[in-house]
Amino acid sequence: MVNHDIAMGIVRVTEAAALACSNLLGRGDVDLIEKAAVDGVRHAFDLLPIKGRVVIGECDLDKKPIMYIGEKVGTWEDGLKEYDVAIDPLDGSILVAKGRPNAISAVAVSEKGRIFRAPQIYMKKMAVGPKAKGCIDLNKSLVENIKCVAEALNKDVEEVTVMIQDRPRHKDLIEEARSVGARVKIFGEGDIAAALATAFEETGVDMLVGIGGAPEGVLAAAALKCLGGEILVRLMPENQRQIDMCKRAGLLDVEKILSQDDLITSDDVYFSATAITDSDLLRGIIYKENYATTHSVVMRSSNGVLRFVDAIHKLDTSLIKVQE
Ligand SMILES: O=P(O)(O)OC[C@H]1O[C@](O)(COP(=O)(O)O)[C@@H](O)[C@@H]1O
Repeated sequence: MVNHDIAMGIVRVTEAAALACSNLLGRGDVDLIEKAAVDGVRHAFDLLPIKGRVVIGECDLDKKPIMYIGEKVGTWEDGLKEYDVAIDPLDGSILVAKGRPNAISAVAVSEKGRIFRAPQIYMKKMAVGPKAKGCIDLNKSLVENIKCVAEALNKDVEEVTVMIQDRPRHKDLIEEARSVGARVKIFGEGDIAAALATAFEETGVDMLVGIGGAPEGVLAAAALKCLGGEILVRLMPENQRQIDMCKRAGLLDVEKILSQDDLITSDDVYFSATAITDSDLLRGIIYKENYATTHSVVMRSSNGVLRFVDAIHKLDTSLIKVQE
């Protein structure tokens, strides 16, 4: 398979996940919605000629066998190259259950052994777009970081927009950002979409800060690596079991600050995201008569190509199975 086909192949994967679960928009059943997204992903991966292995997925095999870590995806024909696959079929399942904005499906693919196998624990994150790369520091306060980002972007501090997830654990961060007069966008779920937005000036988003899922952090790292942005993270194990999980993933110093280059150690990574509901960067799925229009972004770090892909899917002939 030629490499540009991987980019188009993974767009089909995120489109399939997004379409499969958006049909259940607002139905309130998170489990059913997640299952639909996973089914969509699996169906599309069955057509992708790679030897893929899930390294970031829904869970470990022993918990719930859906898109489990270690699962083989792709056609696995002889002669194909092996790849690591990081996948979040649906980032923001509650959002889809409630019909709210910011839900996306995201996939990253890189060479075998090059994607950090992040355990399902929390991670402290700070992300910025290309112009502010190099000026953030997880050891500094948020106020100091906002000031540096403002300088890098040639903005006043009051013009910097910071995305922070609406969680009690972020109360101090929100107060800090407000104390210097920065604009704060508080979002409910979906920090991959929030991280992605920092790399596109037209979104008006400059920074993402907070504590979120480690797997989502790895997917955001893949996107920001392609886009020339930066994400700094520190894993936040809460007990010995979680410390051991980090060590098993190869992170011996769990306090270490990691960047997109530690989370994705190859210079060749692909990333695709398809919006289910509207986000800062991408419009959600639009249904009209017997058609659905999806909006995606797909990119590859090594060739620096980014594509926005709008696709119209005729629903009764689509390969995508839509959950009833
Ligand atoms: O909901 P928590 O436990 O605060 O975790 C934060 C994480 O949850 C999300 O908002 C949504 O993740 P799910 O779709 O897996 O529920 C992520 O984007 C974020 O990293």
